[in-house]
Amino acid sequence: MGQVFSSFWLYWFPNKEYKLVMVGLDNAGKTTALFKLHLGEAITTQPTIGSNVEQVEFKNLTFEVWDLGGQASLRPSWASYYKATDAIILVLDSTDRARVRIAKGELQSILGHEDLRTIGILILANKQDLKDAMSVEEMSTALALTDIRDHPWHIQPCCALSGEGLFDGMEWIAQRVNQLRT
Ligand SMILES: Nc1nc2c(ncn2[C@@H]2O[C@H](COP(=O)(O)OP(=O)(O)OP(=O)(O)O)[C@@H](O)[C@H]2O)c(=O)[nH]1
Ligand SMILES: [Mg+2]
Repeated sequence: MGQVFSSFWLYWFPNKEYKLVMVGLDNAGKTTALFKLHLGEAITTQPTIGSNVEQVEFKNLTFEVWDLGGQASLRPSWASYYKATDAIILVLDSTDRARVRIAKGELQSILGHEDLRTIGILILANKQDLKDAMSVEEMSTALALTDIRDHPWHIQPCCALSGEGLFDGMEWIAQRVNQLRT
């Protein structure tokens, strides 16, 4: 009986792959986070030129996760990945006080992009293992997160090298995706 039900379920609701796009300034830790989620391991990275894409399975959900290069010359191309995106992951180096304003500007562009209307935004406050990391409260203030009205958002402290906090962030995305399905 269970098998009949699951065949019926799969027929009507084939396993959808949800698209996530990971952006953020260069050196934020996007590629490290992607491979930690995909392989469970921290890899040695090089600055990304273009993009990486990998599948991530989480809680019976399948995600296609795009990791885009964050260097200044590559940022204008981020928008070409936005169509049909289910959520954005904005990765920040929590020690990068000098560029938090630039990161805020990129966040404003994301919030204003027409392909991302109402899309949820997960902000990963990465590199929390480093002692000069900004707290989540400092980063929320610097990015004016509480002024965001038209997008669900969540800020998650994490360390992409150890993986700490990454799956908590995925949990928020999984909840969003499940809410949209029901
Ligand atoms: N201490 C610490 N270092 C990290 C963490 N995450 C990433 N790094 C390091 O930060 C550097 C940059 O990481 P990447 O993952 O390549 O950064 P990226 O955001 O993909 O950079 P681009 O591809 O240039 O946009 C690497 O030396 C990583 O090992 C973290 O949580 N803690
Ligand atoms: Mg990279």
